Amino acid sequence: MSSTTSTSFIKSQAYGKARVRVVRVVRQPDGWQELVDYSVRVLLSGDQFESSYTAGDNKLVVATDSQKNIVYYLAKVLKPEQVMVPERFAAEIADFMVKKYDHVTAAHVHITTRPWERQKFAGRDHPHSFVREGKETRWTNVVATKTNPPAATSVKFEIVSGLEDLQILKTTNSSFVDFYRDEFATLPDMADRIVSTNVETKWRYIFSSKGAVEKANFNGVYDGVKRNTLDTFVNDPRAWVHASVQTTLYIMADRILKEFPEIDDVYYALPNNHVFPVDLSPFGLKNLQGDATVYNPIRDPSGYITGTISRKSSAPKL
Ligand SMILES: O=c1[nH]c(=O)c2[nH]c(=O)[nH]c2[nH]1
Repeated sequence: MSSTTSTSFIKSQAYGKARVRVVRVVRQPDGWQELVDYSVRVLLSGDQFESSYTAGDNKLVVATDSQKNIVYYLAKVLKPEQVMVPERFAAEIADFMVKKYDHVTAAHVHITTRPWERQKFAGRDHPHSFVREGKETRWTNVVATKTNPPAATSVKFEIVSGLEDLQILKTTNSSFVDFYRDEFATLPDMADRIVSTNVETKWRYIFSSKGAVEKANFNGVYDGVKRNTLDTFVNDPRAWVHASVQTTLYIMADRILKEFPEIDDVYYALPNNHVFPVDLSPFGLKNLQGDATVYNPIRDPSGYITGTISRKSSAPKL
């Protein structure tokens, strides 16, 4: 039911706390320590919050401050394996919210994590010191929804995980030829070129219960998505033969869907960060096509190639 005034009604609403910064450390008795560094956003939704928007009624409003406190409380009381994987922690927070509050019908938890790499000295992993490399950002978004509200006996979880800003470049084995030619086509065929992108990708799972979430190998899928992305870009000959960012995108996603049956679909956005050879012919120097060694990386504009690739039959429900 939607609250109405004479002209308006609430189409959707969700509220909560964003950018809750949490670092959780796990300390082993032998001195080995692990750490995760998260930024968490929690949003709650349910029809009974409508009067807080339309009638100034706060009676059922769980303060965003309380939501922030719950994030820290759970970071402390949960077991390491429930916190140290972002999807698991997000699912725990979302599950807690829908079970604790009858009037919450769905909880949306988004976690962004920037990985700290363990430092190495003389080839040995240091037990408790870390360095932040210029790595990609990992994130997840978990929506826990009661299937029979207000009872929390049955809760389904839709999890979309992703990575962004994985910057990659190769100096050969990419081409772009035989494209549509008309009066606007000024780009020459490029039989060999530098190709450079900042990979953004996300993939989707659906779980019918929290037990299924607990069995999933989120870190394994994350590592596999990254491995297939890099390996396709560098090593998959199909990405050189058909040689466009579009083809590379499709092969990346297709490989991921083949390897991970638990994923329903994969989205990529691959900016084509152009790095063009400089025309040095005014100076009597050959620097185009096969002679190119000096390039101008163009900041703006970039190409921007996107696609969502889905499996023909949907993934087995978990
Ligand atoms: O891989 C590419 N795909 C395109 O669609 C395109 N368009 C363009 O100018 N360069 C490229 N490269």
